[in-house]
Amino acid sequence: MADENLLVIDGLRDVLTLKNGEAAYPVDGVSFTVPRSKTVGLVGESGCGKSMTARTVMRILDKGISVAEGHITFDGEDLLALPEPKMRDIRGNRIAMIFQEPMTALNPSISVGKQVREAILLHEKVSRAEAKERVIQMFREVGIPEAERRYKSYPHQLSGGLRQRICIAMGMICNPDLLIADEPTTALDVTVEAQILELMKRLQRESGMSILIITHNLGVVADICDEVNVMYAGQIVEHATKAEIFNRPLHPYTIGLMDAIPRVNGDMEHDLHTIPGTVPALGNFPEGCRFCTRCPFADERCRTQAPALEDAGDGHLVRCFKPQEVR
Ligand SMILES: Nc1ncnc2c1ncn2[C@@H]1O[C@H](COP(=O)(O)OP(=O)(O)OP(=O)(O)O)[C@@H](O)[C@H]1O
Repeated sequence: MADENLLVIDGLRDVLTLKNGEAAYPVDGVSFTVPRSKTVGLVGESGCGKSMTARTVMRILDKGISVAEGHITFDGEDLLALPEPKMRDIRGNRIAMIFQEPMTALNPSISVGKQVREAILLHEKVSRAEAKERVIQMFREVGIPEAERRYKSYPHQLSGGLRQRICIAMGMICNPDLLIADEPTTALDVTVEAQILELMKRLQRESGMSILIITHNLGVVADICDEVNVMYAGQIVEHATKAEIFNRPLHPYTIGLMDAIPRVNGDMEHDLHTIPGTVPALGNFPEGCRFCTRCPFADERCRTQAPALEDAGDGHLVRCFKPQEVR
């Protein structure tokens, strides 16, 4: 029987060299799984290592960054050991990635239809006419009005919402097993965001794909995720099902992120709490718990010893000496 997990990330550690010559680990011992046909969230503020984790799965790390330790298994295959030509087959074909700002993912000088058509021609032996037909069909499926006319449009002629739909069409055109969506709705207004999330859910229902969604927005998590991993300063600090995370958040960082959700019926200005301080810079992580400098509950032990990620019951994992029970 096939493994229930499509993607398994195990003890992943990425290394780069800082200007002062010291090694730093923006992704530092990260483990989590993405089950088949499920949506998993990777959540945290900017700079926690979420994007780098995703780029490691795609094997598109910037020059100077490499994998120091760990394994990534995709559908039973050791991704990090695959020769680059095999990885190229998987990228875009079995694993697709969509990005926060679609403008940077699209080529400004080629019509959007042709760009998506190229994604088919790269992986499949079909005629151009047939590929074009499929692109137009996919444009319709992702809700692009006047799909035939839009085929000839250039990225700058489209709204942000339409551009993101083009990117989703490009991601979906080869029917991937795993879609990695890195802040796919951050640049969009809330109405368009809701439409895009609805679209991803529908495509998942129809195709059975798994989704790994990266976001700093717990509203997005509430909408779309089955499971959640909260990341802070290169490490997973909490993991649970969506229901568990929202009903029983344990890590003070997760609780802080929840307090930062604006209340729909409240006064935005007053209800928008934020966690004091910022994510520590690479190479500047505090000793002990990495969150201790911002944590209202930190004591001497938190400042000197590093907590491990431990099971608080039923697979709800938390990296904290003083997990909180908030009601
Ligand atoms: N090419 C690079 N060279 C050096 N440091 C980098 C590079 N790319 C990212 N970093 C650093 O690695 C850390 C993790 O970055 P990453 O982009 O993965 O965070 P993130 O949580 O995904 O944030 P964002 O949502 O802004 O993308 C940050 O401290 C960042 O400054």
